[in-house]
Amino acid sequence: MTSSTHLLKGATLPSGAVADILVQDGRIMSAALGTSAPAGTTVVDAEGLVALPGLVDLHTHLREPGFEQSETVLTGTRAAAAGGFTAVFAMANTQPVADTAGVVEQVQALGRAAGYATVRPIGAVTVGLAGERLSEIGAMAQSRAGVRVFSDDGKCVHDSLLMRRALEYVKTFDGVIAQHAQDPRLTENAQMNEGALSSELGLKGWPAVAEESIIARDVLLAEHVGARLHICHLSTAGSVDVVRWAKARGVQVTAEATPHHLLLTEELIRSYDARYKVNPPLRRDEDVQALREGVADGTIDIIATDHAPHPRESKECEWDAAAFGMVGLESALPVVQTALVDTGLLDWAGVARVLSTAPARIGRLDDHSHSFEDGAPANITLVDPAASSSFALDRLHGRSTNTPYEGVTLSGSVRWTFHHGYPTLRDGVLAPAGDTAEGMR
Ligand SMILES: NC(=O)N[C@@H](CC(=O)O)C(=O)O
Ligand SMILES: [Zn+2]
Ligand SMILES: [Zn+2]
Repeated sequence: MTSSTHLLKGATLPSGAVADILVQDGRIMSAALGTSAPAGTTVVDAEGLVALPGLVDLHTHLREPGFEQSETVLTGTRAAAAGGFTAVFAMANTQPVADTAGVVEQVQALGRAAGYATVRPIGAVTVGLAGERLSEIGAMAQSRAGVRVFSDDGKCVHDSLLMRRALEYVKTFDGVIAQHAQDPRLTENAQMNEGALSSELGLKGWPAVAEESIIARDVLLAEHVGARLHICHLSTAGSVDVVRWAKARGVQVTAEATPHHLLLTEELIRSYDARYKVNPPLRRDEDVQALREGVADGTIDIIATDHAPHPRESKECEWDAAAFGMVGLESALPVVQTALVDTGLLDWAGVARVLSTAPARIGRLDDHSHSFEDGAPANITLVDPAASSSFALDRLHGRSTNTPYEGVTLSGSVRWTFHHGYPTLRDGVLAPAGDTAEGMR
């Protein structure tokens, strides 16, 4: 391992200013033009590259413990580093479920041992994600993992009283409930967005109101309790409207959209290719447009990948039998550039906000830092915005390959990722395993 000194020469900061960024001992020593480098410094030619604060994913499925054939903490954080992420929040739907201090501490320790990114476990809201009893929220919050985000993701916390109690509980330590908003009764056996196309294809529909009605209920509960609420993967125009309304009322609600809901529509399902099967489902073009506008006007605070690895056999089967989910860590930045930057809806300062500073703030990732100020922890992602290529499977570094983007032309390419000063990705090449652990803190 070596946390040697790096000089990122001529990088463009999110503000548009050009800087030479000196990274030493895990920190940013200077980000001014004309910074001189001490002897032994590795100089990175960053001319034409955009320097972003290290990307933070508030919604990643790492699958360990229990589903290691799909992903492990090591393989998932390698995918994260390749995608420019320096921190990921690991969802709780593992086996066993992350509903105790023991499991969240285990996941965090696996992240430390792997060394590719900071891993912050998310705790389950209810025992076993069963939606019946609250899990040991306090013990997880007070554990070494210091959990601040709680979610039954994959399942909706449907019981209103449990949701109220969960909000009351996390309020006591400034935590947040991240809701997978999906009325289970309105979506029984649902397979795709409900509408003309689901009738045409003969697949059971998933109505927009199943998502919107839960969001409406939960923003009112959050207002009543005075607690923080986060809505996972918004997928409909109506959901954006409800969140916009709630924010105007002053409700402490934050919202996320995934890259795939910002680029893809249900039309892809005409192929019956289960790579396009995801929860919530791909929606209509009007929904994609509304989500993009929601990101542009700040109604949607963050973009999170919902990286959901599944083994080949769970995807290469009939639509009805296939698993829901897509991998997303390596494609996130290119999709965001393609859908939002190239279309003029977001500038790079906006990208830094939705993919780094805002998710870090929502998850209370206090030690991560996302500024280019002297002395800040050196979590930095260097992007080549001029790159454009057909997305190929060799860009994936996790254990599963269920991406919807194979063969799709996307712009932007992550070249370097620095995690606390340690280069986990070097000009597009991942640092060797085993090298990383000591390099990180
Ligand atoms: N998004 C998905 O389609 N699947 C997720 C669960 C979830 O995020 O709801 C998974 O764990 O596979
Ligand atoms: Zn979900
Ligand atoms: Zn998820």
